[in-house]
Amino acid sequence: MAFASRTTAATRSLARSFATLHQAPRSGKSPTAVVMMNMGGPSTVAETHDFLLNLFSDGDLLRLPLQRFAAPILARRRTPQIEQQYQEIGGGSPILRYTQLQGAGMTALLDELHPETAPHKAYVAFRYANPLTGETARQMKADGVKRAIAFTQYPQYSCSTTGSSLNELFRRSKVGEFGDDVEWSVIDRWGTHPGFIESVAQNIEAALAKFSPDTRNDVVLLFSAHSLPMSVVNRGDPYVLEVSASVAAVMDRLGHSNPYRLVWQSQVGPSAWMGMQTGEALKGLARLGKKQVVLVPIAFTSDHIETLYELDLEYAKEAREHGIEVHRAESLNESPVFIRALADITAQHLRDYSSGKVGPTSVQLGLRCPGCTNATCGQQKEWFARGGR
Ligand SMILES: C=CC1=C(C)c2cc3[nH]c(cc4nc(cc5[nH]c(cc1n2)c(C)c5CCC(=O)O)C(CCC(=O)O)=C4C)c(C)c3C=C
Ligand SMILES: [Fe+2]
Ligand SMILES: [Fe+2]
Repeated sequence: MAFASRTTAATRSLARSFATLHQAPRSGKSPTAVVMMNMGGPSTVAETHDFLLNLFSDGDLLRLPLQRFAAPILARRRTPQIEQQYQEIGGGSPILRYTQLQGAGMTALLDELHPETAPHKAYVAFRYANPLTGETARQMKADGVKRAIAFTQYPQYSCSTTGSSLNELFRRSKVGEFGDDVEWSVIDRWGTHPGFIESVAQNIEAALAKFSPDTRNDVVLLFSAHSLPMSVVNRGDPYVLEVSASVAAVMDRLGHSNPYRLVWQSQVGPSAWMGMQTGEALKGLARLGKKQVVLVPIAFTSDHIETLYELDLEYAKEAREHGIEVHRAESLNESPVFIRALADITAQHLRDYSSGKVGPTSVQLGLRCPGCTNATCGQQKEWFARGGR
């Protein structure tokens, strides 16, 4: 996938402003940090093994018997296949580049939308790839950050994604890695924010425009999200509900112009995961004579192997072999509508927080999953609810 060749002049100018933002804070005032939390991905093929090792070692994502020993074995076993996939999508994951770009655009807008807390500075904190949370903490400490917003880049909340990132931030803060006395607040979910919904809807409309006008309204919109093990769903994780809410909001925005389904992709391992699986759904639609489909990634905001490899190279190819005309809605990547949404979400949070309308965390973040037995989740929620003090 020619990711690099799609870089536009706008991208380059945003990347330049990101570089500027990563220099010393302006006017000696310590910046308001907007910490963009996500899982990350290997920027180069060579980083794949470490990415997988970090992922399989994460007890907040998955619990393995003898995890310290099992994780290196699983990572080593899975590395060649995943390396091959990153090779085929252009030599690595574009997530860091897109996150930096989105962060630069967001903070530039934020300085105008909420000058009271300017300058704002975007920091990237990835859970499994560089820059890891520890490195981000060192940078924030060096910049003298005293006010920080932990802003999840997963639109919908899951304990295995945003929950894991918050637990990691909490652990590192507790041992002083971010410095003393940082005041934290959290943006933990935004899956129905109108700006996010609008940006997804616009990309769907662009994909629909590729079909003949005569049959355009018959095209099936197949929303696809990373699946979740049923063990996680069954302990009360809110992700499935929140992804469904995003899909409902997008369909409302589109005026229910097309039939649609929400399906689930990328399950790993032998246990039961949330279904129906995306690949099976495509085959089923072909069997039913539904030969026009738009695939819509709904739970991740930039390209990654799930879109560039699994959807584009595996499923779309297979679907075409079944006679389906399939187009994928672009990931949000450089979407100016989406970048504006990120800025609006943060500005609203800062306004509501400084006026006392909301506390450091949302009401919803305070509730643990009814089946949660991970003690860190409870401690983390209490700590963030006190503003990280
Ligand atoms: C919101 C999205 C995601 C959820 C929820 C999620 C849960 C989850 N994932 C695993 C295991 C793996 N995930 C892997 C890669 C991966 N996961 C997501 C997103 C979610 N995961 C993305 C976007 C990616 C790809 C990153 C990229 O750069 O492209 C992998 C590694 C790849 C592989 O080996 O197939 C694993 C393993 C679990 C167990 C889980 C819920 C508990
Ligand atoms: Fe995953
Ligand atoms: Fe939990």
